[in-house]
Amino acid sequence: MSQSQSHQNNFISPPQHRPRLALTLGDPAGIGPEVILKALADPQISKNFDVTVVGSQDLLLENYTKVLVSGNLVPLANPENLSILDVALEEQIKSEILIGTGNAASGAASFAYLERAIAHTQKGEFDAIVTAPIAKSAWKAAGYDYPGQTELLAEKSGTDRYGMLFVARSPHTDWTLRCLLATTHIPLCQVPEVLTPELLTKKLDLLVECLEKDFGLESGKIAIAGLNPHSGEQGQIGREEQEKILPWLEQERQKRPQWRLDGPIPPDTMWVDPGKAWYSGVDSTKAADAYLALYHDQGLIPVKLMAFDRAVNTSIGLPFIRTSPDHGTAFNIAGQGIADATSMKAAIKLAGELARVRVQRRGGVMG
Ligand SMILES: NC(=O)C1=CN([C@@H]2O[C@H](COP(=O)(O)OP(=O)(O)OC[C@H]3O[C@@H](n4cnc5c(N)ncnc54)[C@H](O)[C@@H]3O)[C@@H](O)[C@H]2O)C=CC1
Ligand SMILES: NCC(=O)COP(=O)(O)O
Repeated sequence: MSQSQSHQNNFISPPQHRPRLALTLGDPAGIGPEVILKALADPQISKNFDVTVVGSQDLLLENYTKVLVSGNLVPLANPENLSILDVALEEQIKSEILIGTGNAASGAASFAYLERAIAHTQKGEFDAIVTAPIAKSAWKAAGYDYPGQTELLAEKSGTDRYGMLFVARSPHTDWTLRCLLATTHIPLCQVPEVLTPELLTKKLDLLVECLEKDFGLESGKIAIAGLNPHSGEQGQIGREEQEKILPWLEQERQKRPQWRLDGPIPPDTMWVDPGKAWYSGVDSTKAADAYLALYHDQGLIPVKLMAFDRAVNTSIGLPFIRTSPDHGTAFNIAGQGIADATSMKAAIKLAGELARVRVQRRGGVMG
């Protein structure tokens, strides 16, 4: 059977199909293709999920060959055996793609893959999108000015209500870390201004909806970070906590009594309890069900310290499921056979689990 035939067959799904996942190749010059080939060699993934790679078949093959001869010791899926939705690219663009270097051509390619995956998902052909990493700078060089993939996904979905949630299950204790970023890809100096009570409410609403619907929690604890050192030390080191966050939190507590909202927690110590829950399980009841970080690095430094190899970037609020590994394109190691695919595997598994939960909530069953 040809690749395109095998892809088309995915669309005639039996009533109880396995989760159908569109897996975008990401930037073809980065480690996306390699972590995809490593993840799809895992029988737990090939058995449980119906995965279609959305990208360029020949670029995937080129990456496969390069990784094979690199001395890589980890099993790799052979692209010949995968279902691939081959996205046509101009020859000129293809010829300029160089593994290890992000540029306008690799940005144009990764943008086209994501657009294509979204279009097919919106037609109902996939239950979820899993994206390999792209480089925002390569998108910009190609003429696409987006802060990241999340914003393109939101724009194509016609929504401005979405959030970036990181989810990771501890390999030491099985505890689940969830961290939503209130703001994402903006300069640090803009954070205090962007962080309005309206924005915080939008993000908290999304987080609670997601905990209830996707993770089955009806109540629990959410920890909300302060912005300034020591949460402002009662206004002595910044006034955002006193003037904005505390009054906002008071209102939110009235609105949702089933959720305990702790905050604003001094940002340095907020991560002590989740750290213990992650590594040892000691006092894990003190850890929250989810954390709301006010800016990118406030959340992602601790998340990546604990879970760089396995955290999953999950877009919440979209009409479909989207997950992604937490790492980037890692051009510095692309094609060398040393990229770790654990986070990609976790992203695929979480997308599949979330798809099953959504079908169950509608009274259905997924295989
Ligand atoms: N989901 C996405 O599309 C994401 C994209 N990015 C983009 O990636 C590009 C590079 O970003 P960086 O900040 O350098 O982060 P990065 O995650 O690509 O790399 C940081 C360091 O971690 C290493 N690394 C990353 N993933 C690895 C893996 N799976 N196995 C082994 N080592 C790994 C890299 O070699 C590098 O030393 C940027 O353009 C950024 O915008 C960054 C994060 C997420
Ligand atoms: N730091 C997270 C990140 O860069 C992912 O962005 P996106 O491309 O998923 O929007």
